[in-house]
Amino acid sequence: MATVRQKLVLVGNGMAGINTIEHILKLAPERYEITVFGSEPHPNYNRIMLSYVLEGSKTKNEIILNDWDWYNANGITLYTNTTVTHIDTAERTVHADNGLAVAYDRLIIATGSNPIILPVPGHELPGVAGFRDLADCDTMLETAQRYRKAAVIGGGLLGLEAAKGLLNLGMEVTVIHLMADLMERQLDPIAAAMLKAELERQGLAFLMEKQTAEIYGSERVQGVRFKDGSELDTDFIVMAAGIRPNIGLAERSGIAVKRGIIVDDLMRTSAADVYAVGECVEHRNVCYGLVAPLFEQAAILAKQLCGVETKSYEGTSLSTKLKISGVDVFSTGEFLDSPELTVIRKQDDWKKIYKKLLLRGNKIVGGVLYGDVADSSRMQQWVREGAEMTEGLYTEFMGQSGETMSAADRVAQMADEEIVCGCMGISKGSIVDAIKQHGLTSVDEVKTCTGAGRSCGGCKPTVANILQHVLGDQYTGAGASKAGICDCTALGRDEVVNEIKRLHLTTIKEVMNVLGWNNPEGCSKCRPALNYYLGMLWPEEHEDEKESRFVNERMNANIQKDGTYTVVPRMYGGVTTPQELKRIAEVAVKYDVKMVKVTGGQRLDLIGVGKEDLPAVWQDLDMPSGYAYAKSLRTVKTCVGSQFCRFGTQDSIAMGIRLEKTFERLDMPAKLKMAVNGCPRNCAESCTKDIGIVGNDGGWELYVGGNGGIKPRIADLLCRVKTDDELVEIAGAFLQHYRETAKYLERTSDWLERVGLDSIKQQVVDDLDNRSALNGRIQAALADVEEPWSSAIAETVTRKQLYEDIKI
Ligand SMILES: Cc1cc2nc3c(=O)[nH]c(=O)nc-3n(C[C@H](O)[C@H](O)[C@H](O)COP(=O)(O)OP(=O)(O)OC[C@H]3O[C@@H](n4cnc5c(N)ncnc54)[C@H](O)[C@@H]3O)c2cc1C
Ligand SMILES: NC(=O)c1ccc[n+]([C@@H]2O[C@H](COP(=O)([O-])OP(=O)(O)OC[C@H]3O[C@@H](n4cnc5c(N)ncnc54)[C@H](OP(=O)(O)O)[C@@H]3O)[C@@H](O)[C@H]2O)c1
Ligand code: SF4
Ligand code: FES
Repeated sequence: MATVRQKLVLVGNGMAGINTIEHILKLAPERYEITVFGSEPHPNYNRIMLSYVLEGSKTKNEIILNDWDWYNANGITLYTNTTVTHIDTAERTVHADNGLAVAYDRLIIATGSNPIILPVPGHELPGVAGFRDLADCDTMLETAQRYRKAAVIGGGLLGLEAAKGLLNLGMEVTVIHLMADLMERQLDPIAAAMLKAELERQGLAFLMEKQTAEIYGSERVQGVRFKDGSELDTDFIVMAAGIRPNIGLAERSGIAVKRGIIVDDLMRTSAADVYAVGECVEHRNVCYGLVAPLFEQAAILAKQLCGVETKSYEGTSLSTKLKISGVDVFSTGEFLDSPELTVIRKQDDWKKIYKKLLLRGNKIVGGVLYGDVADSSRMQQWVREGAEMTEGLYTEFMGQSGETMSAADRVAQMADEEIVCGCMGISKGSIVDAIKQHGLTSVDEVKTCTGAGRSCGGCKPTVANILQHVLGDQYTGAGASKAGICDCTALGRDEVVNEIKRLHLTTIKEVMNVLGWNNPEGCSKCRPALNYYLGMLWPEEHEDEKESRFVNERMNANIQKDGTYTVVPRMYGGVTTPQELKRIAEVAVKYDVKMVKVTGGQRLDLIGVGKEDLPAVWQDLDMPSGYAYAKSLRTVKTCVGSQFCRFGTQDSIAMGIRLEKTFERLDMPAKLKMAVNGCPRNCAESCTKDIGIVGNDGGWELYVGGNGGIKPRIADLLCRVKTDDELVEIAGAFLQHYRETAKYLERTSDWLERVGLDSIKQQVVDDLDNRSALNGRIQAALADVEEPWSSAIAETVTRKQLYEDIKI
């Protein structure tokens, strides 16, 4: 006979409540009939990631933790948009705002917190918002489209993340803070000042030590007036001045509360069979506002509800990381100097690195890191264990350890019990065991299996380093080859590109900082690769970092073994004119070039030009760059075609010129060559080109992935098309798909072998929506390219620095 399930009701469909249910489903899936109430209209989502939704690096769908199917699959009855208004603890029933009444045997209250809205005059005006849920996020996204100026009240974690998000959305943002230092609850004045300077550099403005007296405006917010009489004009205000546990329901229902709902060490409230978990609780006089303690509470509560023996909850020592790209700040335990504490400090204002440890007696009780947070998990561990300072630990912290030790060495040295994922409380040992036991090979697999990385995502670089440490050469990073990235990181190409997208990283420095590069300067392998990936992902925003390009690309010419350069002007489709030829000849004579050579791609190459002459040569030639030095479209070779050839069925010259003019100047993962032939006799040798085109009676054939280099490869037929426009459209989609998915320096021939011709066909030929989206993206990127020779001529500083070796 089937046992009758007990009724478990959860009020609050948020992170702590649902985490408790997830544990229960693992421990005793048959034990409860579960009902969940949530005021919001969504299934359970990752509130932490709201900061990323705001800054645009995550969509709303991407932050859903458990979708509607999850509730169905686990037999959970979910009432969204439904607020529980009263708990009848005598009748053991909850009552909701829509009249629904549901009985319980056990009840969990997980109602979270509410943002503190300062009760100053004007706080109810339209244009004042909190930042707590998806609805707030929508308000902020809409506001940014219509208004220009924003003010954020509160310079804590939430305020700074909100401010950076609004800045990314194009608003002018001022952070108003009550105190003299930002994040004064987590940072000491030195770290706070470094943080402020970096955020100012990123574009935020600050008003410190300002107390809001009034918000003014007639129809909606127009500005803020401060106690000192000064004012700030603004169109929008976000209140991020702290949170207050959401205790109204418990209080109304006669359950004991102070600041939060009072719970004991087993998360029991004052009412029988009623438990509370998350931000709404007060445990040993402490209310928490970060997920790590809430998940710890959830695990203990779940065990207790499933009759599994559990330790009691004794409180959590907190540590924090700010989720703003390009800013690495970490703080754990105590963080302010005081006479009874011993301070160990290291400050480097040039590299912008700050490290501090605090000792009470000889015991480590807290610390702060800025700029390099590689030591964060060790520091957290020392504080959690109350470790005694020793000569060894001192050298580890102050010596070369954190900065110069490779990532692999660092994870190798981590103790098994050291916590890697602070949010979910997962140690290095459990990740290593999971990798070995379940044969895990990627960060995502580790996340699914252990939960590490599921919350803020900040531990992913360390998880990748552990995978590298355990698997050695077998670790390739997200299933894709690591080529294109180097020993500076254990992350693979796909992981790096995904994180750049997810976190909206826009500079090489940011990528290295945020993704925990073990060499903070990077190397000659990763810098050009990152410069390419950033430019490919953010064509409008990314500022090309010339110093990260290979020398030929930096100089816009190919260096030769004698130190001189070659100059190859653009000749679209290999066609030139007598006037151009005359100019080329005159330049060759004037600058005494060593040789004029016809290249394999039908261009003219002036070999042996001195570095200092390059700008003048380009100026005299008055022709665009032929990009013979670049990871970009080099040449489109053409045959004579139907304009003149007896056999020609298609105008290969016109098509070659059109393709070259359409796709020139765009950065590619590697050099790229094309050819166009007027008939299958193939005089321009399409079969060894990245894109080779062959005319036939009914239209064109498009071949891809050919190569005539060290590893020759004959191109594959991608498709046949009837019109010129369709040919250009498919070529564009192909190029963009290659740009987005290839590893840096991977030629189309290798890329095609890796991803497969069928998959490429599907993406760029068959799926018409995708084809058009790819074309949209390549057009957007093409709109941003510029002619490099004329830019170099026009920019006096570049010209002097690069070509005349004059320091400016
Ligand atoms: C933008 C942002 C960024 C953050 N970033 C981080 C971070 O990087 N790291 C970190 O550790 N923490 C972060 N936090 C804090 C973290 O999100 C919270 O600590 C966590 O979500 C709290 O979980 P909870 O379940 O207690 O509350 P919540 O997740 O708020 O869930 C409570 C739910 O209960 C619902 N509810 C309330 N009353 C009722 C009722 N009477 N009936 C029905 N439903 C009700 C609410 O609508 C809400 O959906 C961030 C918070 C925000 C807002
Ligand atoms: N990365 C993360 O971990 C992260 C990110 C976002 C949110 N969160 C969590 O979400 C919760 C809410 O964050 P929060 O930043 O709002 O809380 P918070 O950490 O309490 O910070 C609020 C800040 O606003 C200041 N403030 C208060 N009144 C003000 C006023 N009138 N004018 C100007 N400033 C004022 C506070 O100063 P006083 O100290 O003087 O009160 C405090 O520094 C917290 O629990 C936080 O931990 C975490
Ligand atoms: S490929 Fe055909 S059209 Fe082109 S030159 Fe050769 S024979 Fe003529
Ligand atoms: S540290 Fe936040 S998810 Fe791991």
